[in-house]
Amino acid sequence: MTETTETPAATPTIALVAHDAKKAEMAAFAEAHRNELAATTLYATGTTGARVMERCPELSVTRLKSGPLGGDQQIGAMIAEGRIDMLIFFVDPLSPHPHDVDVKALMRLALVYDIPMALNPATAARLLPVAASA
Ligand SMILES: O=C(CO)COP(=O)(O)O
Repeated sequence: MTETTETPAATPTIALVAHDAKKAEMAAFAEAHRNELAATTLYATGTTGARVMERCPELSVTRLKSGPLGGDQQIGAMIAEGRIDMLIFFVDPLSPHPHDVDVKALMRLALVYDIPMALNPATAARLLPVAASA
């Protein structure tokens, strides 16, 4: 088995993901924390990234595939490769998701690799300042 570990990026790398019912909260969170986020390297699942950049055009976000089409797995793979320092994933606990197995796999890898993982805005607001200044 080959294990890949990248040299840490100069700035912290954060992955943004939000279920559909939480995308407005993610866009609002990005706007409220735009200065901290601007000091990081940002990746996001496809639609989440589009919504964040719509609200905050000054933020540069690398968009991966949409979550149901593999975006969650792409972020999980990046976590396994040591390329993500923090996961902000605004989860909708009230709706079923067809790609729930991918969602679980993503969270599982965040746990396996012990990276900070914020699943709601209250946690993200507390963790982001720490992650952004690391
Ligand atoms: O489905 C998602 C998380 O599981 C998010 O994907 P999108 O940002 O592409 O909607």
